[in-house]
Amino acid sequence: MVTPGATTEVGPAPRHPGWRERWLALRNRLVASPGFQRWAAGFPFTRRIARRNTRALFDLCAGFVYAQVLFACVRFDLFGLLRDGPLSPETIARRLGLPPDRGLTLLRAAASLNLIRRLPDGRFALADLGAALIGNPSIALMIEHHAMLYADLADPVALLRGEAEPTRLASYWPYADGGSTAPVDPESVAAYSGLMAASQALIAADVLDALPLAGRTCLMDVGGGEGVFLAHAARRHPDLALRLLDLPPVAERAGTRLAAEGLGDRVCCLGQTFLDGPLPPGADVITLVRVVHDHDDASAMALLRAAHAALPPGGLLAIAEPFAGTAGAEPVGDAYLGFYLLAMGSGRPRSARELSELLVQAGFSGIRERQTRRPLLARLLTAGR
Ligand SMILES: CC(C)=CCC/C(C)=C/CC/C(C)=C/C=C/C(C)=C/C=C/C=C(C)/C=C/C=C(C)/C=C/C=C(C)/C=C/CC(C)(C)O
Ligand SMILES: C[S@@+](CC[C@H](N)C(=O)[O-])C[C@H]1O[C@@H](n2cnc3c(N)ncnc32)[C@H](O)[C@@H]1O
Repeated sequence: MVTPGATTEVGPAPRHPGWRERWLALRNRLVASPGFQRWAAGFPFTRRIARRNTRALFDLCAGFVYAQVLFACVRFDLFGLLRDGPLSPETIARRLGLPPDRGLTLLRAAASLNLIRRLPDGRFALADLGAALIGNPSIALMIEHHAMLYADLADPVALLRGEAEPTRLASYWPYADGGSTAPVDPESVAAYSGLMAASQALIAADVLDALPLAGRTCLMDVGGGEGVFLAHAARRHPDLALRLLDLPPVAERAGTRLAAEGLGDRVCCLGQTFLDGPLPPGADVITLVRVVHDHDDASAMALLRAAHAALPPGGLLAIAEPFAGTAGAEPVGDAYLGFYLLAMGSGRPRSARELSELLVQAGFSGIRERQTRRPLLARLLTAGR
């Protein structure tokens, strides 16, 4: 249960003001000292912590290299190649069109990152992470998409100072706040909507597992993209009326996709913006899946207020997206999504508490977090009208 406004992120005041700060300063001086670092790396009781910290810092330094190894594996379709079973390094290098020594460099790097593994006979096979990628082709699309993000992050200081514009991501997501007000052109819509439609496979089932829809009659998915989330909902809830609302060119693509899936009669697609004017009434559930984090507070609030006005008393609003401050996945919301949205030029990742506060301000009550299977990918808050 998330109780808006009832908790604070700052812990209780220390019992001895000043004592904690003095201890932290001493600790930081010690940890910063190369002599202490060397001693701690050898002393039996601190050795493990010292090695763990050395490794953690090294991984942060090398993160881009690891990501590029993954990118090369995806570009070469290495995991697809190993799908049917292990292969020798020579065969793999030949199939990838690489000289044997460079092929081996890639294979060793991928094995060190647990994407593939080397068998005792010298052949290489898929490991858990490589196999998981095969089962989720949209992750490979995201990895390819990251080329754009990393180009925007080439000078993160300039990006933070607002001196790096225009960014590639701002043009890729033309609806971003501060972006063009011209109608979104069909070509850019096709690019981002396709990426979203593919990656919806990672979250739709998790969100629907957690979303209480019993007794509801009509669900409207606002910012519903090409309708993949609604297609999942349609199959699970045969009696639920379904509506999708998105910008006109996206709603049109949704109509075409849903018709091709035989769901043309189940889902009504509405092409309009959710930022100017009211949302159509009639739905007793509104879902916002990966929508609120795209928008700055003023636009997010306008959207939540519009959802509140469109719902009947007793209606339910659901927000599903990655949150800031997710336990065990803090860098996903705060570092990855934070910098992604910074490059996009719009929105921010919000914690459950920040979203709850926005929901209360917009007039909602009974705010609850519903547990999802993989909170790293999407968490779910519901709120009552
Ligand atoms: C006995 C056996 C067989 C095994 C025992 C061991 C065991 C249990 C192994 C587990 C194997 C397993 C099931 C692994 C599963 C792994 C999975 C499902 C991994 C999933 C990974 C998902 C990833 C990496 C997702 C990445 C998503 C990204 C990068 C999303 C980016 C989203 C963006 C950019 C969205 C943009 C939209 C905007 C603009 C923010 O609104
Ligand atoms: C990140 S995508 C998420 C799409 C889909 N809900 C999903 O999770 O796959 C955000 C969606 O919001 C839509 N959107 C953005 N601004 C909008 C606006 N002002 N009015 C209507 N839809 C908008 C975009 O066109 C896009 O389809």
